[in-house]
Amino acid sequence: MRRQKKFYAWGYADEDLTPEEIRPWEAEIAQRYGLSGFDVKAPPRADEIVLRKSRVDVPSALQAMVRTDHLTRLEHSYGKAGFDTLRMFMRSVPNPPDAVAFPESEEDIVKVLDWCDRIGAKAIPYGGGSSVVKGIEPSAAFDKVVTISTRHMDKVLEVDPVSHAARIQGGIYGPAIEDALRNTPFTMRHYMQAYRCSTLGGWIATRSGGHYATLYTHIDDFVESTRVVTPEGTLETRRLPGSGAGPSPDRMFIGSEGILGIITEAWVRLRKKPTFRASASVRFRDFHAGADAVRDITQAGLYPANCRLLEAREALPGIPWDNEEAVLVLAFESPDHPLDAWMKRALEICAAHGGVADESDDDENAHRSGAAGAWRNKFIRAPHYGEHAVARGILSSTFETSMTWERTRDFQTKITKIARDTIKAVTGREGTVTCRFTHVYPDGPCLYFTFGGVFDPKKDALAQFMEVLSTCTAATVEHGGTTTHHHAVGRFHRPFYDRQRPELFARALRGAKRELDPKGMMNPGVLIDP
Ligand SMILES: Cc1cc2nc3c(=O)[nH]c(=O)nc-3n(C[C@H](O)[C@H](O)[C@H](O)COP(=O)(O)OP(=O)(O)OC[C@H]3O[C@@H](n4cnc5c(N)ncnc54)[C@H](O)[C@@H]3O)c2cc1C
Repeated sequence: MRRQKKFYAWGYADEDLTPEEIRPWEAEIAQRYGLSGFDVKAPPRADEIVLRKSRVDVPSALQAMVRTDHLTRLEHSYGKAGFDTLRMFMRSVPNPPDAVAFPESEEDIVKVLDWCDRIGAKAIPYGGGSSVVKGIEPSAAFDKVVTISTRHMDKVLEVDPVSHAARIQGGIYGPAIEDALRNTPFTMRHYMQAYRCSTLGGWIATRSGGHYATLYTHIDDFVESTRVVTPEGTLETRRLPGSGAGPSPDRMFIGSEGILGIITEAWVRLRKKPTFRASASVRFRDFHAGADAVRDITQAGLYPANCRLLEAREALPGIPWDNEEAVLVLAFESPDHPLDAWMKRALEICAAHGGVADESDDDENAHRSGAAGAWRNKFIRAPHYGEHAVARGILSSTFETSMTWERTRDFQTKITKIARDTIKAVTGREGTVTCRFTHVYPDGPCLYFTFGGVFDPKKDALAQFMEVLSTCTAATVEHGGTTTHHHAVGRFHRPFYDRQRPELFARALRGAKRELDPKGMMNPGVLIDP
Protein backbone atom coordinates (compact mmCIF):
# COMPACT_ATOMS: atom_id res chain seq x y z
CA MET A 1 0.00 0.00 0.00
CA ARG A 2 1.16 3.55 -0.76
CA ARG A 3 2.52 5.40 2.27
CA GLN A 4 0.32 8.45 2.89
CA LYS A 5 2.11 11.80 2.99
CA LYS A 6 0.99 14.58 5.35
CA PHE A 7 -1.34 16.82 3.39
CA TYR A 8 -0.49 19.88 5.50
CA ALA A 9 3.27 19.65 6.05
CA TRP A 10 6.50 17.91 5.15
CA GLY A 11 6.89 14.15 5.49
CA TYR A 12 4.65 11.12 5.90
CA ALA A 13 1.48 10.94 7.97
CA ASP A 14 2.93 8.18 10.17
CA GLU A 15 6.09 10.06 11.21
CA ASP A 16 6.94 13.03 13.40
CA LEU A 17 9.70 14.41 15.59
CA THR A 18 10.11 12.65 18.92
CA PRO A 19 9.50 14.46 22.23
CA GLU A 20 13.28 14.17 22.78
CA GLU A 21 13.78 16.22 19.63
CA ILE A 22 11.02 18.73 20.32
CA ARG A 23 11.87 19.58 23.96
CA PRO A 24 15.41 20.97 23.50
CA TRP A 25 14.38 22.73 20.28
CA GLU A 26 11.44 24.37 22.04
CA ALA A 27 13.69 25.46 24.93
CA GLU A 28 16.24 26.90 22.53
CA ILE A 29 13.58 28.83 20.56
CA ALA A 30 12.06 30.18 23.80
CA GLN A 31 15.47 31.36 24.97
CA ARG A 32 16.42 32.79 21.56
CA TYR A 33 13.28 34.93 21.31
CA GLY A 34 12.72 35.60 25.02
CA LEU A 35 9.45 33.64 25.28
CA SER A 36 8.12 32.08 28.47
CA GLY A 37 6.03 29.41 26.75
CA PHE A 38 3.98 28.49 23.73
CA ASP A 39 0.33 28.24 22.88
CA VAL A 40 0.58 25.18 20.60
CA LYS A 41 -2.08 24.96 17.85
CA ALA A 42 -3.25 21.53 16.70
CA PRO A 43 -2.49 20.57 13.09
CA PRO A 44 -5.50 20.55 10.77
CA ARG A 45 -7.60 17.47 10.10
CA ALA A 46 -8.66 17.00 6.49
CA ASP A 47 -12.35 17.22 7.44
CA GLU A 48 -11.83 20.67 9.00
CA ILE A 49 -10.98 22.20 5.64
CA VAL A 50 -13.81 23.08 3.29
CA LEU A 51 -13.05 22.79 -0.42
CA ARG A 52 -14.98 24.36 -3.27
CA LYS A 53 -16.98 21.74 -5.21
CA SER A 54 -15.12 20.24 -8.16
CA ARG A 55 -16.02 22.06 -11.38
CA VAL A 56 -15.37 19.13 -13.74
CA ASP A 57 -17.24 15.96 -14.68
CA VAL A 58 -14.83 13.14 -15.29
CA PRO A 59 -15.74 11.18 -18.45
CA SER A 60 -16.25 7.45 -17.89
CA ALA A 61 -13.20 6.58 -20.04
CA LEU A 62 -10.95 8.45 -17.57
CA GLN A 63 -12.61 7.53 -14.30
CA ALA A 64 -10.08 4.80 -13.50
CA MET A 65 -7.23 7.31 -13.44
CA VAL A 66 -8.81 10.61 -12.35
CA ARG A 67 -9.87 11.33 -8.78
CA THR A 68 -11.97 14.15 -7.33
CA ASP A 69 -12.25 13.05 -3.67
CA HIS A 70 -11.62 15.54 -0.85
CA LEU A 71 -8.29 14.23 0.46
CA THR A 72 -6.75 13.81 -2.99
CA ARG A 73 -7.65 17.36 -4.01
CA LEU A 74 -6.50 18.74 -0.63
CA GLU A 75 -3.16 16.91 -0.86
CA HIS A 76 -2.46 18.43 -4.27
CA SER A 77 -3.45 22.03 -3.40
CA TYR A 78 -0.20 23.38 -1.96
CA GLY A 79 3.50 22.63 -1.99
CA LYS A 80 5.65 22.38 1.15
CA ALA A 81 6.88 25.90 1.86
CA GLY A 82 6.44 27.43 5.31
CA PHE A 83 3.65 29.63 3.95
CA ASP A 84 1.90 26.48 2.63
CA THR A 85 1.96 24.87 6.07
CA LEU A 86 0.79 28.14 7.62
CA ARG A 87 -2.20 28.31 5.25
CA MET A 88 -3.04 24.70 6.06
CA PHE A 89 -2.97 25.55 9.80
CA MET A 90 -5.33 28.45 8.97
CA ARG A 91 -7.61 25.82 7.33
CA SER A 92 -7.56 28.03 4.23
CA VAL A 93 -7.50 26.34 0.80
CA PRO A 94 -9.56 28.50 -1.59
CA ASN A 95 -8.20 27.12 -4.89
CA PRO A 96 -7.83 23.35 -4.87
CA PRO A 97 -7.50 21.46 -8.17
CA ASP A 98 -10.85 20.23 -9.53
CA ALA A 99 -9.43 16.80 -10.26
CA VAL A 100 -6.17 14.91 -9.99
CA ALA A 101 -5.12 12.50 -12.75
CA PHE A 102 -2.75 9.59 -12.16
CA PRO A 103 -1.62 8.44 -15.63
CA GLU A 104 0.38 5.22 -15.92
CA SER A 105 1.80 5.81 -19.40
CA GLU A 106 2.44 8.51 -21.97
CA GLU A 107 -0.77 7.42 -23.76
CA ASP A 108 -2.65 8.15 -20.53
CA ILE A 109 -1.05 11.61 -20.33
CA VAL A 110 -2.12 12.35 -23.90
CA LYS A 111 -5.71 11.33 -23.01
CA VAL A 112 -5.72 13.61 -19.95
CA LEU A 113 -4.28 16.56 -21.90
CA ASP A 114 -6.90 16.02 -24.64
CA TRP A 115 -9.62 16.09 -21.96
CA CYS A 116 -8.18 19.31 -20.46
CA ASP A 117 -8.19 20.82 -23.94
CA ARG A 118 -11.85 19.81 -24.55
CA ILE A 119 -13.12 21.26 -21.25
CA GLY A 120 -10.83 24.31 -21.21
CA ALA A 121 -8.99 23.22 -18.04
CA LYS A 122 -5.47 24.23 -17.08
CA ALA A 123 -3.06 21.33 -16.47
CA ILE A 124 -0.50 21.33 -13.65
CA PRO A 125 2.26 18.68 -13.81
CA TYR A 126 2.91 17.31 -10.32
CA GLY A 127 5.85 15.18 -9.14
CA GLY A 128 6.37 14.92 -5.37
CA GLY A 129 4.65 18.22 -4.59
CA SER A 130 7.69 19.48 -2.66
CA SER A 131 7.70 22.83 -4.45
CA VAL A 132 8.43 25.75 -2.13
CA VAL A 133 7.52 28.43 -4.69
CA LYS A 134 3.83 27.76 -5.44
CA GLY A 135 4.91 25.74 -8.51
CA ILE A 136 2.02 23.29 -8.27
CA GLU A 137 -0.60 25.59 -6.74
CA PRO A 138 -3.71 26.37 -8.84
CA SER A 139 -4.32 30.08 -9.29
CA ALA A 140 -7.62 31.77 -8.46
CA ALA A 141 -7.71 32.89 -12.09
CA PHE A 142 -8.16 29.34 -13.45
CA ASP A 143 -11.74 28.36 -14.36
CA LYS A 144 -10.95 24.66 -14.12
CA VAL A 145 -7.77 22.90 -13.19
CA VAL A 146 -6.58 19.33 -13.47
CA THR A 147 -3.39 18.35 -11.66
CA ILE A 148 -1.46 15.57 -13.40
CA SER A 149 0.55 13.44 -10.98
CA THR A 150 3.39 11.35 -12.40
CA ARG A 151 3.54 9.09 -9.35
CA HIS A 152 2.71 5.87 -11.23
CA MET A 153 5.49 6.46 -13.76
CA ASP A 154 8.17 5.47 -11.30
CA LYS A 155 10.58 2.89 -12.72
CA VAL A 156 14.26 2.66 -13.54
CA LEU A 157 13.80 1.17 -17.04
CA GLU A 158 17.34 0.46 -18.17
CA VAL A 159 20.92 0.74 -16.92
CA ASP A 160 23.81 1.19 -19.34
CA PRO A 161 26.83 -0.22 -17.47
CA VAL A 162 29.24 0.79 -20.23
CA SER A 163 28.45 4.50 -20.39
CA HIS A 164 27.30 4.70 -16.74
CA ALA A 165 23.79 6.00 -17.34
CA ALA A 166 20.19 4.94 -16.70
CA ARG A 167 16.84 5.51 -18.36
CA ILE A 168 14.45 6.52 -15.58
CA GLN A 169 10.79 7.56 -15.51
CA GLY A 170 9.92 11.07 -14.35
CA GLY A 171 7.62 10.17 -11.45
CA ILE A 172 10.15 8.16 -9.42
CA TYR A 173 11.09 9.36 -5.92
CA GLY A 174 14.77 9.72 -4.92
CA PRO A 175 15.04 6.66 -2.65
CA ALA A 176 13.44 4.40 -5.29
CA ILE A 177 16.20 5.33 -7.75
CA GLU A 178 18.92 4.27 -5.34
CA ASP A 179 16.93 1.11 -4.40
CA ALA A 180 16.75 0.10 -8.05
CA LEU A 181 20.50 0.64 -8.42
CA ARG A 182 21.32 -1.27 -5.23
CA ASN A 183 22.63 -4.38 -7.02
CA THR A 184 24.68 -2.41 -9.49
CA PRO A 185 28.01 -0.63 -8.91
CA PHE A 186 26.23 2.68 -9.57
CA THR A 187 24.54 5.52 -7.77
CA MET A 188 22.87 8.72 -8.92
CA ARG A 189 23.56 10.51 -5.65
CA HIS A 190 21.35 13.53 -6.21
CA TYR A 191 20.69 13.86 -2.48
CA MET A 192 18.90 17.17 -2.31
CA GLN A 193 17.16 17.95 0.99
CA ALA A 194 13.68 16.97 -0.26
CA TYR A 195 15.09 13.79 -1.87
CA ARG A 196 12.73 11.45 0.03
CA CYS A 197 9.55 13.03 -1.32
CA SER A 198 10.47 14.52 -4.70
CA THR A 199 10.85 13.08 -8.19
CA LEU A 200 13.32 12.94 -11.04
CA GLY A 201 10.85 14.81 -13.30
CA GLY A 202 10.41 17.49 -10.61
CA TRP A 203 14.19 17.82 -10.18
CA ILE A 204 14.65 18.32 -13.92
CA ALA A 205 11.68 20.68 -14.23
CA THR A 206 13.02 22.87 -11.38
CA ARG A 207 16.79 22.63 -12.00
CA SER A 208 17.23 21.17 -8.58
CA GLY A 209 20.52 21.47 -6.68
CA GLY A 210 21.71 18.38 -4.85
CA HIS A 211 24.35 16.62 -2.80
CA TYR A 212 27.45 17.79 -4.63
CA ALA A 213 28.63 21.17 -3.43
CA THR A 214 30.95 21.60 -6.42
CA LEU A 215 31.12 20.45 -10.06
CA TYR A 216 27.81 18.54 -10.42
CA THR A 217 25.72 20.93 -8.36
CA HIS A 218 22.49 21.04 -10.38
CA ILE A 219 20.48 18.27 -12.03
CA ASP A 220 21.53 19.83 -15.37
CA ASP A 221 24.88 18.07 -15.02
CA PHE A 222 23.20 14.65 -14.72
CA VAL A 223 20.80 14.82 -17.67
CA GLU A 224 21.93 13.07 -20.84
CA SER A 225 18.60 13.20 -22.69
CA THR A 226 14.91 13.87 -22.00
CA ARG A 227 11.53 12.65 -23.21
CA VAL A 228 8.62 15.07 -22.91
CA VAL A 229 4.89 14.87 -23.70
CA THR A 230 3.65 18.30 -24.79
CA PRO A 231 0.16 19.31 -25.95
CA GLU A 232 1.60 19.32 -29.51
CA GLY A 233 3.18 15.86 -29.35
CA THR A 234 6.00 13.89 -27.77
CA LEU A 235 9.67 14.61 -28.27
CA GLU A 236 12.82 12.81 -27.27
CA THR A 237 16.35 14.15 -27.43
CA ARG A 238 19.38 12.16 -28.51
CA ARG A 239 21.64 10.53 -25.87
CA LEU A 240 24.95 12.32 -26.18
CA PRO A 241 27.83 12.89 -23.75
CA GLY A 242 28.17 16.41 -25.15
CA SER A 243 27.08 18.28 -28.24
CA GLY A 244 27.76 21.62 -29.86
CA ALA A 245 24.77 21.38 -32.20
CA GLY A 246 23.03 24.67 -31.49
CA PRO A 247 21.07 25.51 -28.35
CA SER A 248 20.49 22.29 -26.40
CA PRO A 249 16.91 20.98 -26.52
CA ASP A 250 17.47 19.35 -23.11
CA ARG A 251 18.35 22.75 -21.67
CA MET A 252 14.99 24.03 -22.83
CA PHE A 253 13.16 21.45 -20.72
CA ILE A 254 15.56 21.56 -17.74
CA GLY A 255 13.97 24.29 -15.63
CA SER A 256 10.76 24.49 -17.70
CA GLU A 257 8.64 24.04 -14.52
CA GLY A 258 5.77 22.27 -16.28
CA ILE A 259 4.96 25.08 -18.72
CA LEU A 260 5.99 23.19 -21.88
CA GLY A 261 4.96 19.62 -21.16
CA ILE A 262 5.47 16.65 -18.88
CA ILE A 263 8.93 15.08 -18.59
CA THR A 264 8.15 11.38 -18.68
CA GLU A 265 11.66 9.93 -18.92
CA ALA A 266 15.29 10.92 -18.89
CA TRP A 267 18.63 9.23 -19.39
CA VAL A 268 20.73 10.38 -16.45
CA ARG A 269 24.43 10.01 -15.78
CA LEU A 270 25.41 7.68 -12.96
CA ARG A 271 28.58 7.41 -10.96
CA LYS A 272 30.29 4.42 -9.38
CA LYS A 273 29.49 4.22 -5.68
CA PRO A 274 32.22 5.94 -3.68
CA THR A 275 34.43 3.61 -1.68
CA PHE A 276 37.06 6.14 -0.63
CA ARG A 277 36.05 9.05 1.55
CA ALA A 278 37.84 11.78 3.42
CA SER A 279 35.83 14.10 5.67
CA ALA A 280 36.69 16.92 8.01
CA SER A 281 35.11 19.82 9.75
CA VAL A 282 37.04 23.02 10.22
CA ARG A 283 36.26 25.88 12.59
CA PHE A 284 36.91 29.51 11.66
CA ARG A 285 36.83 32.60 13.85
CA ASP A 286 34.04 34.00 11.68
CA PHE A 287 32.10 33.38 8.49
CA HIS A 288 34.22 35.70 6.34
CA ALA A 289 37.45 33.85 7.19
CA GLY A 290 35.70 30.59 6.24
CA ALA A 291 34.44 32.15 3.01
CA ASP A 292 37.98 33.15 2.03
CA ALA A 293 39.13 29.56 2.58
CA VAL A 294 36.23 28.14 0.57
CA ARG A 295 36.99 30.50 -2.31
CA ASP A 296 40.63 29.39 -2.36
CA ILE A 297 39.63 25.70 -2.22
CA THR A 298 37.31 26.00 -5.24
CA GLN A 299 39.83 28.09 -7.15
CA ALA A 300 42.60 25.54 -6.44
CA GLY A 301 40.64 23.01 -8.52
CA LEU A 302 40.11 20.65 -5.57
CA TYR A 303 36.33 20.23 -6.08
CA PRO A 304 35.23 18.53 -2.84
CA ALA A 305 31.91 16.66 -2.93
CA ASN A 306 30.83 18.53 0.19
CA CYS A 307 31.99 22.03 1.03
CA ARG A 308 29.27 23.61 3.15
CA LEU A 309 30.16 26.65 5.19
CA LEU A 310 27.81 27.25 8.09
CA GLU A 311 27.47 29.57 11.02
CA ALA A 312 28.38 27.41 14.02
CA ARG A 313 25.25 28.51 15.95
CA GLU A 314 23.10 27.16 13.11
CA ALA A 315 25.04 23.96 12.53
CA LEU A 316 25.89 22.67 15.97
CA PRO A 317 23.93 22.07 19.15
CA GLY A 318 24.64 24.16 22.25
CA ILE A 319 26.39 27.10 20.55
CA PRO A 320 25.25 30.45 22.02
CA TRP A 321 23.48 32.76 19.61
CA ASP A 322 26.11 35.51 19.96
CA ASN A 323 28.94 33.18 18.88
CA GLU A 324 30.38 34.36 15.54
CA GLU A 325 32.30 31.21 14.59
CA ALA A 326 31.79 29.33 11.34
CA VAL A 327 32.25 25.67 10.57
CA LEU A 328 33.18 24.18 7.20
CA VAL A 329 31.94 20.66 6.50
CA LEU A 330 34.33 19.28 3.94
CA ALA A 331 34.32 15.90 2.18
CA PHE A 332 35.95 14.25 -0.79
CA GLU A 333 34.71 10.97 -2.25
CA SER A 334 35.86 8.63 -5.00
CA PRO A 335 35.20 5.10 -6.25
CA ASP A 336 38.79 4.87 -7.41
CA HIS A 337 41.51 6.40 -5.31
CA PRO A 338 42.45 7.51 -1.79
CA LEU A 339 41.82 11.19 -1.15
CA ASP A 340 44.37 12.02 1.50
CA ALA A 341 46.35 14.34 -0.78
CA TRP A 342 43.22 16.35 -1.67
CA MET A 343 42.15 16.66 1.95
CA LYS A 344 45.67 17.56 3.09
CA ARG A 345 45.82 20.41 0.58
CA ALA A 346 42.30 21.64 1.46
CA LEU A 347 43.22 21.68 5.17
CA GLU A 348 46.42 23.61 4.40
CA ILE A 349 44.30 26.23 2.65
CA CYS A 350 41.92 26.35 5.63
CA ALA A 351 44.86 26.70 8.05
CA ALA A 352 46.18 29.62 6.01
CA HIS A 353 42.89 31.38 6.83
CA GLY A 354 43.03 30.46 10.51
CA GLY A 355 40.83 27.35 10.19
CA VAL A 356 41.28 24.64 12.82
CA ALA A 357 40.33 21.09 11.83
CA ASP A 358 38.27 19.07 14.29
CA GLU A 359 40.49 16.22 15.44
CA SER A 360 37.59 13.84 15.99
CA ASP A 361 37.00 13.82 12.23
CA ASP A 362 39.88 11.70 11.08
CA ASP A 363 38.29 8.34 10.32
CA GLU A 364 36.38 6.83 7.39
CA ASN A 365 33.01 7.42 9.08
CA ALA A 366 33.71 11.03 9.98
CA HIS A 367 30.86 12.22 7.74
CA ARG A 368 28.49 10.53 10.22
CA SER A 369 30.18 11.70 13.44
CA GLY A 370 31.56 14.92 14.95
CA ALA A 371 30.52 18.29 13.55
CA ALA A 372 29.92 16.84 10.07
CA GLY A 373 27.60 14.17 11.51
CA ALA A 374 25.74 16.70 13.68
CA TRP A 375 25.11 18.85 10.64
CA ARG A 376 24.09 15.83 8.51
CA ASN A 377 21.45 14.78 11.08
CA LYS A 378 20.19 18.33 11.37
CA PHE A 379 19.96 18.64 7.58
CA ILE A 380 17.86 15.45 7.33
CA ARG A 381 15.53 16.26 10.27
CA ALA A 382 15.23 20.05 9.72
CA PRO A 383 12.19 19.96 7.38
CA HIS A 384 10.08 18.28 10.10
CA TYR A 385 10.42 21.30 12.41
CA GLY A 386 8.47 23.56 10.01
CA GLU A 387 5.00 22.49 11.17
CA HIS A 388 6.04 22.73 14.84
CA ALA A 389 7.25 26.30 14.33
CA VAL A 390 3.95 27.26 12.67
CA ALA A 391 2.00 25.59 15.50
CA ARG A 392 3.88 27.80 18.01
CA GLY A 393 3.51 31.12 16.19
CA ILE A 394 7.14 31.11 15.07
CA LEU A 395 8.12 32.67 11.76
CA SER A 396 10.74 30.54 10.05
CA SER A 397 11.80 30.21 6.43
CA THR A 398 14.69 30.34 3.98
CA PHE A 399 15.71 32.01 0.75
CA GLU A 400 18.70 31.32 -1.45
CA THR A 401 20.64 33.17 -4.10
CA SER A 402 24.14 33.39 -5.55
CA MET A 403 26.78 36.03 -6.04
CA THR A 404 30.26 36.37 -7.51
CA TRP A 405 33.10 36.35 -4.96
CA GLU A 406 34.21 39.95 -5.43
CA ARG A 407 30.79 41.14 -4.20
CA THR A 408 29.88 38.31 -1.82
CA ARG A 409 30.94 39.86 1.47
CA ASP A 410 29.22 43.17 0.89
CA PHE A 411 26.13 41.44 -0.54
CA GLN A 412 25.84 39.06 2.41
CA THR A 413 26.18 41.92 4.90
CA LYS A 414 23.51 43.99 3.12
CA ILE A 415 21.01 41.14 2.73
CA THR A 416 21.46 40.06 6.35
CA LYS A 417 20.78 43.60 7.54
CA ILE A 418 17.72 43.96 5.28
CA ALA A 419 16.35 40.65 6.56
CA ARG A 420 16.90 41.60 10.23
CA ASP A 421 15.41 45.08 9.77
CA THR A 422 12.41 43.67 7.90
CA ILE A 423 11.62 41.09 10.59
CA LYS A 424 11.78 43.82 13.24
CA ALA A 425 9.61 46.21 11.20
CA VAL A 426 7.00 43.55 10.36
CA THR A 427 6.75 41.60 13.62
CA GLY A 428 7.81 44.35 16.05
CA ARG A 429 10.56 42.14 17.55
CA GLU A 430 14.17 41.23 16.80
CA GLY A 431 14.50 38.12 14.65
CA THR A 432 17.45 35.95 13.66
CA VAL A 433 19.16 35.58 10.30
CA THR A 434 21.90 33.11 9.41
CA CYS A 435 23.67 32.38 6.14
CA ARG A 436 25.40 29.31 4.77
CA PHE A 437 27.08 28.37 1.52
CA THR A 438 25.41 25.24 0.14
CA HIS A 439 27.09 25.08 -3.26
CA VAL A 440 30.32 26.78 -4.27
CA TYR A 441 31.92 27.63 -7.58
CA PRO A 442 35.31 29.06 -8.54
CA ASP A 443 33.55 32.38 -9.21
CA GLY A 444 31.16 32.52 -6.24
CA PRO A 445 28.90 30.77 -3.72
CA CYS A 446 25.20 29.99 -3.34
CA LEU A 447 24.15 31.96 -0.24
CA TYR A 448 21.34 30.23 1.64
CA PHE A 449 19.69 32.40 4.28
CA THR A 450 17.55 31.09 7.14
CA PHE A 451 15.48 33.54 9.16
CA GLY A 452 13.28 33.33 12.19
CA GLY A 453 11.16 35.46 14.48
CA VAL A 454 7.89 35.57 16.37
CA PHE A 455 4.68 36.59 14.64
CA ASP A 456 2.92 39.63 16.05
CA PRO A 457 -0.29 37.97 17.37
CA LYS A 458 -2.27 41.15 16.69
CA LYS A 459 -1.56 41.02 12.94
CA ASP A 460 -2.30 38.52 10.19
CA ALA A 461 0.43 35.84 10.32
CA LEU A 462 0.33 35.04 6.59
CA ALA A 463 0.69 38.72 5.64
CA GLN A 464 3.71 39.00 7.97
CA PHE A 465 5.27 35.83 6.51
CA MET A 466 4.84 36.96 2.91
CA GLU A 467 6.08 40.47 3.58
CA VAL A 468 9.32 39.30 5.19
CA LEU A 469 10.01 36.62 2.56
CA SER A 470 9.13 38.88 -0.39
CA THR A 471 11.20 41.81 0.88
CA CYS A 472 14.25 39.58 1.38
CA THR A 473 13.87 37.91 -2.02
CA ALA A 474 13.36 41.24 -3.78
CA ALA A 475 16.54 42.51 -2.09
CA THR A 476 18.62 39.64 -3.48
CA VAL A 477 17.62 40.59 -7.04
CA GLU A 478 17.90 44.32 -6.44
CA HIS A 479 21.49 43.88 -5.21
CA GLY A 480 22.57 41.81 -8.21
CA GLY A 481 21.86 38.20 -7.15
CA THR A 482 19.44 35.65 -8.56
CA THR A 483 15.91 35.17 -7.26
CA THR A 484 16.75 31.51 -6.73
CA HIS A 485 19.83 29.30 -6.94
CA HIS A 486 17.90 26.00 -6.83
CA HIS A 487 14.35 26.45 -5.48
CA ALA A 488 12.84 27.33 -8.90
CA VAL A 489 10.63 30.25 -9.89
CA GLY A 490 7.05 28.99 -9.54
CA ARG A 491 4.37 31.58 -8.87
CA PHE A 492 6.05 32.98 -5.77
CA HIS A 493 9.35 34.08 -7.37
CA ARG A 494 7.70 35.28 -10.60
CA PRO A 495 7.75 39.05 -9.90
CA PHE A 496 11.43 38.91 -8.89
CA TYR A 497 12.34 36.65 -11.84
CA ASP A 498 10.59 39.12 -14.18
CA ARG A 499 12.99 41.83 -12.97
CA GLN A 500 16.02 39.60 -13.40
CA ARG A 501 15.61 38.04 -16.86
CA PRO A 502 16.00 40.07 -20.06
CA GLU A 503 12.66 40.96 -21.65
CA LEU A 504 13.77 39.65 -25.06
CA PHE A 505 14.44 36.29 -23.46
CA ALA A 506 10.92 36.29 -22.01
CA ARG A 507 9.58 36.89 -25.54
CA ALA A 508 11.66 33.99 -26.90
CA LEU A 509 10.38 31.72 -24.13
CA ARG A 510 6.80 32.79 -24.84
CA GLY A 511 7.38 31.90 -28.50
CA ALA A 512 8.62 28.42 -27.55
CA LYS A 513 5.59 27.96 -25.28
CA ARG A 514 3.20 29.02 -28.05
CA GLU A 515 4.68 26.32 -30.34
CA LEU A 516 4.43 23.52 -27.78
CA ASP A 517 1.34 24.67 -25.90
CA PRO A 518 -0.63 26.91 -28.27
CA LYS A 519 -3.67 27.14 -25.99
CA GLY A 520 -1.59 28.02 -22.93
CA MET A 521 -2.96 25.19 -20.80
CA MET A 522 0.29 24.05 -19.14
CA ASN A 523 0.91 25.55 -15.69
CA PRO A 524 0.13 29.19 -16.61
CA GLY A 525 1.57 31.93 -14.44
CA VAL A 526 4.81 30.05 -13.84
CA LEU A 527 7.92 31.57 -15.54
CA ILE A 528 5.96 33.67 -18.07
CA ASP A 529 2.47 34.75 -19.02
CA PRO A 530 1.26 33.62 -22.47
C1 LIG B 1 12.12 20.42 2.91
C2 LIG B 1 12.48 20.79 1.50
C3 LIG B 1 13.80 20.80 1.14
C4 LIG B 1 14.16 21.13 -0.18
N1 LIG B 1 15.47 21.04 -0.53
C5 LIG B 1 15.82 21.27 -1.81
C6 LIG B 1 17.17 21.09 -2.21
O1 LIG B 1 18.04 20.70 -1.44
N2 LIG B 1 17.47 21.34 -3.51
C7 LIG B 1 16.52 21.74 -4.39
O2 LIG B 1 16.83 21.93 -5.56
N3 LIG B 1 15.24 21.93 -4.03
C8 LIG B 1 14.85 21.69 -2.77
N4 LIG B 1 13.55 21.83 -2.40
C9 LIG B 1 12.54 22.27 -3.38
C10 LIG B 1 11.88 21.09 -4.16
O3 LIG B 1 12.08 19.89 -3.46
C11 LIG B 1 12.48 20.99 -5.57
O4 LIG B 1 12.03 22.08 -6.33
C12 LIG B 1 12.15 19.67 -6.29
O5 LIG B 1 12.98 19.56 -7.42
C13 LIG B 1 10.70 19.51 -6.68
O6 LIG B 1 10.47 18.18 -7.08
P1 LIG B 1 9.02 17.54 -6.99
O7 LIG B 1 9.07 16.21 -7.64
O8 LIG B 1 8.53 17.57 -5.62
O9 LIG B 1 8.21 18.54 -7.94
P2 LIG B 1 6.83 19.28 -7.65
O10 LIG B 1 6.90 20.06 -6.41
O11 LIG B 1 5.72 18.31 -7.81
O12 LIG B 1 6.80 20.27 -8.91
C14 LIG B 1 7.73 21.32 -9.00
C15 LIG B 1 7.60 21.99 -10.39
O13 LIG B 1 7.99 21.08 -11.39
C16 LIG B 1 6.90 20.78 -12.28
N5 LIG B 1 6.97 19.34 -12.54
C17 LIG B 1 6.99 18.33 -11.63
N6 LIG B 1 7.14 17.14 -12.26
C18 LIG B 1 7.22 17.42 -13.59
C19 LIG B 1 7.38 16.62 -14.77
N7 LIG B 1 7.52 15.29 -14.71
N8 LIG B 1 7.41 17.25 -15.96
C20 LIG B 1 7.29 18.60 -16.05
N9 LIG B 1 7.14 19.41 -14.98
C21 LIG B 1 7.11 18.81 -13.77
C22 LIG B 1 5.66 21.23 -11.55
O14 LIG B 1 4.64 21.62 -12.45
C23 LIG B 1 6.18 22.40 -10.73
O15 LIG B 1 6.25 23.56 -11.53
C24 LIG B 1 13.16 21.51 -1.10
C25 LIG B 1 11.82 21.50 -0.71
C26 LIG B 1 11.48 21.14 0.59
C27 LIG B 1 10.03 21.12 0.97
